[in-house]
Amino acid sequence: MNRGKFITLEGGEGVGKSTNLDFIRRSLERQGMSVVVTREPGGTELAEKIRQLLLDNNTESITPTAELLMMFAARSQHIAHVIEPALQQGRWVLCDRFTDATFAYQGGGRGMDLQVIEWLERCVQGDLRPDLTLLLDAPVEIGLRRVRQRGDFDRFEQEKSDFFERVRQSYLRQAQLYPSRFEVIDASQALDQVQQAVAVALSALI
Ligand SMILES: Nc1ncnc2c1ncn2[C@@H]1O[C@H](COP(=O)(O)OP(=O)(O)OP(=O)(O)O)[C@@H](O)[C@H]1O
Ligand SMILES: Cc1cn([C@H]2C[C@H](O)[C@@H](COP(=O)(O)O)O2)c(=O)[nH]c1=O
Repeated sequence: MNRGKFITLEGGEGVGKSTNLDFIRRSLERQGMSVVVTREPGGTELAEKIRQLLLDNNTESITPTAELLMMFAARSQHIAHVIEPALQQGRWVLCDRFTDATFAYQGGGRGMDLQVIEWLERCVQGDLRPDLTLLLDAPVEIGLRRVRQRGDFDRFEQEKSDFFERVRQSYLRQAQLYPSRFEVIDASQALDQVQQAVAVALSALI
């Protein structure tokens, strides 16, 4: 049994990750892949509980260190119970955010030490890295405008624009560091153009 492929979808708030997730799943299934769609933080019962704690904006203030460790605690559960078993069964895993989000949000956004994040990445993931990361990139104000039309904001969405600007620049830095697995897609385009670019990126992996 060939090992499945691990695809992650990344980007700031409102860039269109959820919208494109379903498009990607359908494209892969049309080509005969068995696909597991999942998300971070989350993806298992316990990790979804951690997600609720992280996104709740009516909780006590969460320190950046606690936030970072909660992301990796959820990730450890997710890898052990969902991602790794699926890949071993030859299934393709399509994940809405993964560790690049930690470099972007906790590293860039919160200013946590990148070497500490790298250490946690090695500790929690071993050699596991995505085969392909689609980074949907758009100016911060475009994504925030889309999200804010939705109404209520979670604990991250209520951050200020300069936080999201740092997140965006950190994502772009990750893409420069790992060009062989990243595809940066201009998410400010119309949806059909975004999806054409996504399809081209997927065809290279298939
Ligand atoms: N290319 C696009 N052009 C215009 N609107 C779009 C585009 N892509 C997505 N949208 C719209 O923007 C809104 C946010 O999209 P979506 O929920 O997919 O983003 P997201 O990245 O998953 O958001 P979040 O950061 O909350 O996870 C939705 O209303 C969606 O229909
Ligand atoms: C994996 C991961 C996520 N986050 C943040 C980014 C988002 O604001 C929320 C998740 O909600 P969404 O529906 O996916 O937009 O969590 C983070 O800060 N660090 C991470 O590692």
